[in-house]
Order: sequence, then structure tokens, then C-alpha cells
Amino acid sequence: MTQTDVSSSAPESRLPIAILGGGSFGTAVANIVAGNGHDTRQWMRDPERAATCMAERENKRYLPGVPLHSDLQITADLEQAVRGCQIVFVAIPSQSFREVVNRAAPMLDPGTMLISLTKGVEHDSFHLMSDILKEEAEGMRVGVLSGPNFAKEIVAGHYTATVIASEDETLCATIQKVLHSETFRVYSSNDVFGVELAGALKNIYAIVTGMAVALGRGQNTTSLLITRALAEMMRFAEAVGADPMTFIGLAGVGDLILTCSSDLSRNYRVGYLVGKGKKLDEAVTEIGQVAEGVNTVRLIKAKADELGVYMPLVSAIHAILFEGTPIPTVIRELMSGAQTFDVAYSAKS
Ligand SMILES: NC(=O)C1=CN([C@@H]2O[C@H](COP(=O)(O)OP(=O)(O)OC[C@H]3O[C@@H](n4cnc5c(N)ncnc54)[C@H](OP(=O)(O)O)[C@@H]3O)[C@@H](O)[C@H]2O)C=CC1
Ligand SMILES: O=C(CO)COP(=O)(O)O
Repeated sequence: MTQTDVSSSAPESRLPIAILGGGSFGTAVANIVAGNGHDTRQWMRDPERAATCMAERENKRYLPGVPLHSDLQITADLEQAVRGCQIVFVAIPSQSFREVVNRAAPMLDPGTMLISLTKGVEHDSFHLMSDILKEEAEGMRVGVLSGPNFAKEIVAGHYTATVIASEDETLCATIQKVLHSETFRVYSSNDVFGVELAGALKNIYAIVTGMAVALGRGQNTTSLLITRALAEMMRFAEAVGADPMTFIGLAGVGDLILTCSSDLSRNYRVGYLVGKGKKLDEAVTEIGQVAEGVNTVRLIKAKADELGVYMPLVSAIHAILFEGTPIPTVIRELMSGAQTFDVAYSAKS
């Protein structure tokens, strides 16, 4: 099979496009793609749920009350979903991302554009999703999509923007065309690592701010946390070789503000529930959807320790979630830490 260049296709051309994942974000992106007139197939693993979503034109488990586009095809047959597709979006939680990509890879045509929608780090490997795509699906074109994008707000038609990151400029242009709508804008970046890392890191700080709100703290505290979170994220980015400047864009500060300010964020809600006295396991179970930040805290804490990167908020939330340190003790330590420079980056340097 040959690689097809779909970038030059007119915006109105109908492309076969698959979305892997039956959760809230996979469904939101599938609805955008179908709404733009493409031959859109959403794959979910549970045949019964796929049949129900298809018949009821609604994903009651993950996006209740949202009508699915009439042309969206939903199937539990992976081969049927991806066959002949030139673009495949992957919205599978990081824990199962490799397993699903590994299954799909032999069914793909060479040169297929594989786009990760997942904001996490692989358990116990520190691989980001684009690394997994490259490893499991050789010969494909790889990109990541990340930005301030609550699924519920996208499907409600709120004006939204995101970032497509890839070293492949043609891929970026194609994805911009495929997803652009009256309410959805797609900016591009060539810093795949930075965009992906930003999406994974911000989940940690959403847990932190959710907890602060549960403890009755106000907007001063949220603003303090978001700003110092950004400083930590940029410090970490620099230490691992990503471009810190990517973090002042939509995928960085944009998504950080969003998830740290709203209980639409599952990560924020985990922090909120733990702040209200729930055990971490109970909080995760109560939410019933993926909260990537819980695992990401463990991985980033280990990496920061290994590299000697100063990340007091990561250390603090790790101590609360995994070391049994009482919240007041952690807060006291945070507030008595060294008072250093506000801004570490300068346009002059
Ligand atoms: N929701 C949002 O607003 C946004 C989410 N994201 C990111 O998108 C990714 C996916 O999140 P989201 O859709 O929200 O997650 P949800 O928790 O809403 O859904 C997870 C989906 O993944 C499926 N799944 C889990 N394990 C497997 C597996 N082994 N094989 C096949 N399918 C599996 C679940 O299937 P089942 O129901 O059968 O368990 C479910 O359909 C996350 O990394 C998240 O960070 C990014 C931007 C916004
Ligand atoms: O990434 C998101 C919005 O951009 C969704 O955040 P949560 O996974 O915390 O719900």
C-alpha cells in the first residue's frame, strides 16, 4: 500500500478518519470530525456499548445528553474502524495506550497519520504517547493534540482552541483543516515533546488546586499555585530538553489555567475529594473516569529527584497522596520554603 498525501485535499473532501476510544474526549473529537463531513468511525472496546451508542445516537456513559452526529459510525471492530483510514486519533488512557496501538498497528496503511489525544505518561517507563506511537507503529506519521479542551465544553459549542504538534508540517496543516470549525481552532507547533509534556504535567497541578479549594482557600491561593506551577513546569521542561517557551502557549499555561480552575477537570475533582478527606482510591473510583495526574505525579516526582529539578508542588502533592503526610504539615513546609526569584526567564537572556 502506498502513502497518500491528504494535505492537499480541499477542505470539503471527505476523508476516512478513525478515533480510537469511547470516552468523553474520543467522543467529542469524533463529533467534530463527523460534523466536518468526514467518513468518521469511532472505535470503543465494548460491543454492547458501541451498539447502544450507535442506536441511541448518544454516549450515555461518558457524555450524557449530547446528541452524536448522525453520520458518526461507532463500532467495537477495530479493523473495521481503521481500515483505509489516513488519519487515526488515539484517545485511550495512557495505561492502555500501548496495548491498543499495538493491536491497531498491523491494520494501518504505511504513512497513516497517528495523532495522540492522551495527556499522560506511560506507567513505569516515562514514555510519552508519541514515543509509544513511534515504537509500536513504525512507518507512520506522528502528531499530538493538546490544549485547554474540556470535552463537555467542546460538544456544547464553546469557542475552543487547541494545538497540533508534529515535526511533519503537512500533518499539522491536514489536522488543522480536518478539525477546524466555527467554534474550534487549531494552532500548530513543532515542539512535540513540549506540547505533550505540558498536557501531562498540568494534570498534577489541577489536583493541587482542587485540593486547595476543598480546604477553603480563595483566588489568591489558586493564582499563587497556578503561577508557581508554571515555573515548575518550565524548569522541568528545560531539564529534560523541551522548549520552556512552549509552556506559555495554549498547551501550557492555557490548559493549566483551565484545569486548575474548574471542577469539570477530573484531576481537579480528585484533589477536591482528597482535600475533603476521601482516600485517593475512593476519590478515583467516585470520579469513574480517567484522572491521568495521579500516576503522572509518581513518575514526575521520580524523574525530578533523579535530575535534581526543584519541584516543591510536585513533592508536596506526592507526600500527601503517596507518603501519608498530613496536609497541614505539607502546607507549612511549602509556605516556609526559600523565597526565591519570581520570574526565572528573561527576554534579555
Ligand atoms: N475528557 C476531556 O475533557 C479530555 C481528555 N483528554 C485526554 O484524553 C484521554 C482519554 O480521556 P477521556 O476520553 O476523557 O477518558 P474517559 O475516562 O472519558 O474514557 C476512557 C475511555 O478509554 C477506554 N479504555 C480504557 N482502557 C481501554 C483499553 N484497554 N482498551 C480500549 N479502550 C479502553 C474506556 O473504555 P471503557 O468505558 O470500556 O472502560 C473509555 O471509553 C486522557 O488521556 C485525557 O487526559 C484530553 C483533553 C480533554
Ligand atoms: O485535559 C483536560 C482539559 O484540557 C481535561 O482535564 P481532566 O483530565 O482533568 O478532566
